[in-house]
Amino acid sequence: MSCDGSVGRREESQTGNGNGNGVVASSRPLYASHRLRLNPNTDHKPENYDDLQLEFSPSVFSSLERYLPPSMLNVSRDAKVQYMKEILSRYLPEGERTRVQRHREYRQKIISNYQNRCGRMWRKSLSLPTHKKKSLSLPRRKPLHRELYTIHPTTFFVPSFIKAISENTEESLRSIISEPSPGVYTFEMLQPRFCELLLSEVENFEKWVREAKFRIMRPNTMNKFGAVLDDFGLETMLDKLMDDFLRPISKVFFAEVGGSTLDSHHGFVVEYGKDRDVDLGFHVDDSEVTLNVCLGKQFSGGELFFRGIRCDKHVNTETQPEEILDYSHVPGQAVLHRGRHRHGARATTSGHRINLLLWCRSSVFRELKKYQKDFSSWCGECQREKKERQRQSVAASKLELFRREGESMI
Ligand SMILES: O=C(O)CCC(=O)C(=O)O
Ligand SMILES: [Fe+2]
Repeated sequence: MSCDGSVGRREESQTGNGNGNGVVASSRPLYASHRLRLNPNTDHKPENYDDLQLEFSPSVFSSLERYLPPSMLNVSRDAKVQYMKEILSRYLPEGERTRVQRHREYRQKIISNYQNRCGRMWRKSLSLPTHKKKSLSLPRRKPLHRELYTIHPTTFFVPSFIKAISENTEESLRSIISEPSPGVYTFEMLQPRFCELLLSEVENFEKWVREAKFRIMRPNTMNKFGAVLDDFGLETMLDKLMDDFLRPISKVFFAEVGGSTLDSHHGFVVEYGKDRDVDLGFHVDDSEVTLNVCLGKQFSGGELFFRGIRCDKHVNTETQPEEILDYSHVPGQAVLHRGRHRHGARATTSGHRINLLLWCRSSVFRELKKYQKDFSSWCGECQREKKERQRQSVAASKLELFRREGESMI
């Protein structure tokens, strides 16, 4: 795969077109003047909203209720919901709300038929009403390995990884991590048994997809194969993986792109081989930090190539020789890099390669980024431009100095 062309942006697949088609445009907010209290009323006991089908999680409404102005605390639950909905709608455009709602329904369909014991908890986090009946028209299948749905460090991770994370010092982390090229970190992470279990769970899920003739959403706009792990019950486990195991590392190595404030993720597997996707074009991820771990099985080819870190403005600029890295995947070995580190995967020429990807995001970083123009703390090209400006200014000062010295000699 050549990487001379322009860099793609690898984005999460989305349900619907997100433009609100088919939805009647809402009238002007009735409550445009609605206000909340600055501090919550901690003595107030909020209502329970679990039985309502809402665009935000019921727990958001319960928490927000404490911020309602005193006059709203004793009105009916419906009136409170309406008031809070109006406030929340200012933060999520119509199209985006429709998309979120569709995705919620999509997951609900999967959960109802590919059941797991996290079902109830999951349903709650999706804010789905408990009375929603399971669909009877699709064949059912149970998860094979329930032990995958909650983190068990000793079953999941190799001892060196657990030790480094529990010591949680820069020194302990550095002792297990290699940096083959600036910004690309590799380390031994997953137990072979865990890789086997996850592969067989994915296979089991895909079998259900085929039996049910269910049209699943692929992980990305650039994949025809692979599956989103968050969609079939692994979201809570992957959240914990990010919180307890990846954030401590990212805090040290990716601080300037929000490494210490990672707060959401997109978790999926990609599959390559003759009858799967073959390679993956040059792109950047929709993440601040990406974890990429090969799960197996037997394959040749499929190397990951890296070509330097870039901000939006510089994403298509030239690669410098020192930014070139080709990395060969090894099952169980993790690669951790910034989402903005340009990369792609070469053709898997034989066998079957499956990788686990976790795109970790920081809402704080994304918010702050809106107000910045200079990304020289992490963008290779911003850095080069900054150095060039400094070089030119030193050269100009020197020239001025020589000129003055020359004048004083005359
Ligand atoms: O196939 C690989 O290892 C690369 C996958 C990747 O970069 C991605 O899914 O964003
Ligand atoms: Fe990627």
